[in-house]
Amino acid sequence: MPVYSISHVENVRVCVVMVGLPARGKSLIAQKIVRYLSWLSIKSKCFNVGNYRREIASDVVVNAEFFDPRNEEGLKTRKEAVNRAITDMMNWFSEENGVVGILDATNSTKARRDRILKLCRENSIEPMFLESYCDDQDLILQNIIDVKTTSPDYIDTSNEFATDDFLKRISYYEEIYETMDTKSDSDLTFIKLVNVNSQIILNRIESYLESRIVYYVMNLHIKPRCIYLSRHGESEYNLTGQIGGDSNLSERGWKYAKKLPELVLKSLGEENKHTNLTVWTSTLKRTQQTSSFLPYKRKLQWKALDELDAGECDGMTYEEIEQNFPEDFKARDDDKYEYRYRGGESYRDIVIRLEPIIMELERQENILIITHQAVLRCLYAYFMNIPQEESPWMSIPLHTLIKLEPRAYSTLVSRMKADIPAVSTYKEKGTSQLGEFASGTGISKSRDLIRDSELVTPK
Ligand SMILES: Nc1ncnc2c1ncn2[C@@H]1O[C@H](COP(=O)(O)OP(=O)(O)OP(=O)(O)O)[C@@H](O)[C@H]1O
Repeated sequence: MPVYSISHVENVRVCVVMVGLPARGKSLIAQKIVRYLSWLSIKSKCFNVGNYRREIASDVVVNAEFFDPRNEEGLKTRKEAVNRAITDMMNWFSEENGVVGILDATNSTKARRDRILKLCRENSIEPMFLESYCDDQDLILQNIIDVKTTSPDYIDTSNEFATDDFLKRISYYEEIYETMDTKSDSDLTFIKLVNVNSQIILNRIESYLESRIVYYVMNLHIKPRCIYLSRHGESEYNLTGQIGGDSNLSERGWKYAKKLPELVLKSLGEENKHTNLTVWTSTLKRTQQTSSFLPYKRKLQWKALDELDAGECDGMTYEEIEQNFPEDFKARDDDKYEYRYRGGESYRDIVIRLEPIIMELERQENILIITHQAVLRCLYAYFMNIPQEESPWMSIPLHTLIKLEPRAYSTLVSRMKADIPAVSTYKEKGTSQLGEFASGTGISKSRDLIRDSELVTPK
């Protein structure tokens, strides 16, 4: 039976038109929406007009004067950049069956927005405007320091020059900027974020897909934080090579549980050692046992964090599955993301049940999640934008703490190994044997994804 995701339920295509002055987080929001929707299998793409402009005018020195509305040469180049971005986006909708296209530009005048509106309507694409309005001067300055001073526009300049020049660029845009409001734009679908999310104005949000985007965007915040991920300690089932079940930790698993508080403290570092983490576990014994020595008061159990349900294969080893259900064994290797165990789940099923977890993670600050291999792969795939065909094959070793630090356009990853031996539960494609080198093929690219992150050695 086909498994449907939102994009198949409705035959809707949405163009999200970003609106806002420079340094208001438009690109960050646009990229996050694309990552979130792609993780949910909704085909999405961002078209950043700044990148087109840099391509067209690669030999032009771009300083604030380039953005003066009276600079005809600058205007011409910027117009061409917008035109190219819009053309590529429209082609992507029609030729590649795109579902959500995001036009990432300032789109600061009503006339510009009307033009895009018309084009969308002519092509049966729903236009949805997403404005980030911000008049908090401290935040704007901080944004400039955080991301604009390192922009490709300011490669050979000092931070002071870049900051002053960018402020001047903003002032040119301010001369022509027309914000959106519920009176003059009453017939448009739009969401307006005021000073991040201290106020949110919604107008004519109609389709399900639009409301999903709105709900996601409403939950975003930009406070610095870190997210820790760990598998449970080695379990008794891990020792026997059985999957699923609700077994206890092995002796080595308990050692990891006892060492985990120390690992977390080391990873937080001296200056953040008093950071209060909230611990999330699944409802299964092995994750709760792993969390039992952590000194944090808030510990929550989530059913959604339970391991992939292997249905009729629960409690079997991979060898037993290969013997008893050879066709299923092969089908799973052929398409691990989509394969659903008899009476159990697929990776896609996990992603669907993890969606509320992702939403809550976006809302929260510092969290430590102790869960299971398949669930961790899906969570990691969301933060690191790992494609579906690779994520189920990632190696996530036992007794290793992973730290994620979301940044403006990326997520920093570091790993800390506990130095407590554990079996490998990794199964390579085409074999029922467990272990990193089971098939003798060496380390595959997808398997390497987490290994590539920085390894921090506990001192
Ligand atoms: N809703 C928001 N309001 C204000 N700032 C935000 C918001 N969301 C994210 N930010 C911050 O904005 C910065 C990222 O700026 P970004 O490059 O995305 O801005 P932009 O509006 O796309 O700028 P430009 O028009 O120059 O491309 C980050 O420092 C981020 O923390």
